Amino acid sequence: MKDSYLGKRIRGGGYAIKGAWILLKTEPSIQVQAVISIAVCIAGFYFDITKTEWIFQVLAIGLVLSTEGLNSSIEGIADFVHPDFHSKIGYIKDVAAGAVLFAAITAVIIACFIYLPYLFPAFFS
Ligand SMILES: Nc1ncnc2c1ncn2[C@@H]1O[C@H](COP(=O)(O)OP(=O)(O)OP(=O)(O)O)[C@@H](O)[C@H]1O
Repeated sequence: MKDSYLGKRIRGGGYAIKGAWILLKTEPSIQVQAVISIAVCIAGFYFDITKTEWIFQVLAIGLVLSTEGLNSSIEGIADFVHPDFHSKIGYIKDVAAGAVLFAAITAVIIACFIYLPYLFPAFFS
């Protein structure tokens, strides 16, 4: 079982859960995003958003947490392979952070589409 296809997949899932837990425990950027994610979920229940809005909200949360996690991983690799200052490392880290920014802007736009009509119904009726 240990080295079977299924056993390897289960072990891989265990490593992934361990990695997600490490991110939540040690990465301040992920912790901030996780708190924001919980806050928007509370807002979702409060405003009783539709099923479609929940789908977009969950996708936005997943997108931001995933890119933020990958960004942390790229930063970790960069610091490991080249701990000293190097313009290429700066470029790699900036580009990875830029990817997170794209995801965050997407999430903010989705949040505006979902919540502005609930917050300012007069403007959207
Ligand atoms: N080794 C390096 N060489 C060149 N520039 C770097 C290097 N390390 C960091 N930088 C520059 O500083 C920016 C911030 O780097 P980094 O994300 O590692 O620091 P930080 O914001 O303190 O991160 P964290 O708090 O998540 O460790 C990078 O986007 C990059 O522009």
